[in-house]
This record gives sequence, structure tokens and C-alpha cells, in this order.
Amino acid sequence: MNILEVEHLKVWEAGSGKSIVHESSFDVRAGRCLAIVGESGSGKSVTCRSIVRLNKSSLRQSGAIRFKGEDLNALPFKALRNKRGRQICMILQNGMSAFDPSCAVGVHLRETLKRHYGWGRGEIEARMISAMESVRLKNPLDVMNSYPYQLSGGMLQRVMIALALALEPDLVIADEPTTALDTLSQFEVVEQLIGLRERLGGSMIFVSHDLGVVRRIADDVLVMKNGEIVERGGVSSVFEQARHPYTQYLISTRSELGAGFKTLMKGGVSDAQR
Ligand SMILES: Nc1ncnc2c1ncn2[C@@H]1O[C@H](COP(=O)(O)OP(=O)(O)OP(=O)(O)O)[C@@H](O)[C@H]1O
Repeated sequence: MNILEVEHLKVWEAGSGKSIVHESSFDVRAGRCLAIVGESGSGKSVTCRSIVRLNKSSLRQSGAIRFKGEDLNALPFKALRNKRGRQICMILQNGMSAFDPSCAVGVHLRETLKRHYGWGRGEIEARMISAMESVRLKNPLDVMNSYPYQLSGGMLQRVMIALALALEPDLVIADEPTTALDTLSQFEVVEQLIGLRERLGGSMIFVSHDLGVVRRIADDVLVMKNGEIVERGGVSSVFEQARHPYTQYLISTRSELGAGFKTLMKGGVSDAQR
């Protein structure tokens, strides 16, 4: 069963008419992780943001985006807004841009959970503490009382993952969630994303430059180049028998995990390093 069916998605710049995503069609199967790979500027983020209609207003989009059978592209804005977060949760590239810099992160977490579930303060706090503990964030109450600039990039990504755990969405879209992080934090965030999928049993779209991480986390893969999908299939069949020269090129240049990442994967992370 497909949880998401994207048909003939086109995205273009309103002013110039310049095409950014050309006629993309793809599905996400329930309970599976679809990776979108491709070089910078290939249209991965614009594709992800189109699903929840979060592209800048200078961009236009057409096509059908059926989530559990309902076309998100045809929904009134308010109805779509209610689906974001509770049903489709995005984990962004840069935690700092996801939170309001002028409020403690707990304010954002409380507002989001209250809006979607109507829980009271005590229940929200209990659920966030439990979610933060499961992504190994120490002292959750202190984290909730911190401003975004007081937390590291890796901590902010883990706060976003904890929020996704508390929201229990049907689909998680993780758009290059490790790009801005150092190797140790990348490793931890990937481990937590794998844990998130296991705990929610859910479906995921995972965008990454790092094909090593994609192999580790994803079941299926789409390869994008200049706004077009050039190859697709199961991760092992695409990586082992890539047909498109662009995929072959990406594999030859982007498959190697960094040496530090490999060491961490072999040995795990000791508590002292956390
Ligand atoms: N608001 C916008 N207005 C005009 N063009 C845009 C806008 N947002 C993105 N683009 C263009 O769309 C193309 C695809 O961008 P996108 O961010 O989706 O690439 P990407 O594959 O996610 O790259 P990266 O890996 O660097 O994030 C790029 O050429 C980018 O310049």
C-alpha cells in the first residue's frame, strides 16, 4: 500500500516561468523509507517542500500529491496546515531555522503539541520528557528552557526528532537532517532517525548527499538530476546495478562514508562521548 503518491509534480518560478521540478511522479510505500539523492540544486528540497506546500511563495506547483488517498495540492490551506506536524512531520536541514530564535524551544514544542492534540501543560511536558530521553537528550527540562542558540546543531536535530516521536506522524520527511553536523553528531542523528522509524513503524522520506547513510537507512531510492528523476528502485539494486551514468557517477564519488563515521559505526559511541 502507498501512503503517498506524487503524480506529475511540476514546480516553477512564478516570475520567470523557469522550471525547477519537471513532471516528477513517485510513491512512498507504507512503512518504508524512500531516499532522494542527487547533487546540490537537483531539486530534492523543493520536491520535499512541495509535498506539504512549504515552498517560498515565489514558486508555483501543479500535480497531484495524494497522502492516504487525499490530494494535498487541492486542500484548502487551513486543512493542509492541520496535516503538517501531526500527520506529516518535517525534520529540516538546519535545526536553528526550525525554531523561533526569540523563544525557548519548549514554547515551540508546547504550541505544536497543544495545537495538534489539545493536551495540557503537564501531559505535554511528560510526553516531551519521555521523547527527549529516548533520543538521549539529557536534562529535558533544561533543554526545553533553552533558546535555540544555546543548543548545538546535533541537539536541535534531536529535539526535532523527539518532537516527531511525540507527534507520532504517519510520514516523516527528513531533509538532509545531518548536513550541518559534525561526524559524531551525524552518527547520533542517523541512529536516532533509525530508532524513530523503528518506534513509529512509519514511513519516511530521507534526503541526503551521503549515499553511505542512505544505504544504512533507506529501502528505496530516487536519483534526481536537474529537477528530474533519472533512476529509481530498491536501494541495493540501484546501488549495485546503477543504470544511469549520473547514478554511477554519484556512487563512485559519494558512497564512501567518512572514516570517522565508519569507526563510530563499528564501535558505537561511548557514554563519555555523548
Ligand atoms: N525560492 C526559490 N526561488 C527560485 N529558485 C529556487 C528557490 N528555491 C530553490 N530554487 C532553485 O531550485 C533548484 C533546486 O533547489 P533545491 O533546494 O531543491 O536543491 P537540492 O537538491 O535540495 O540541493 P541541496 O542539496 O543543496 O539542498 C536550485 O536550482 C535552486 O536554486
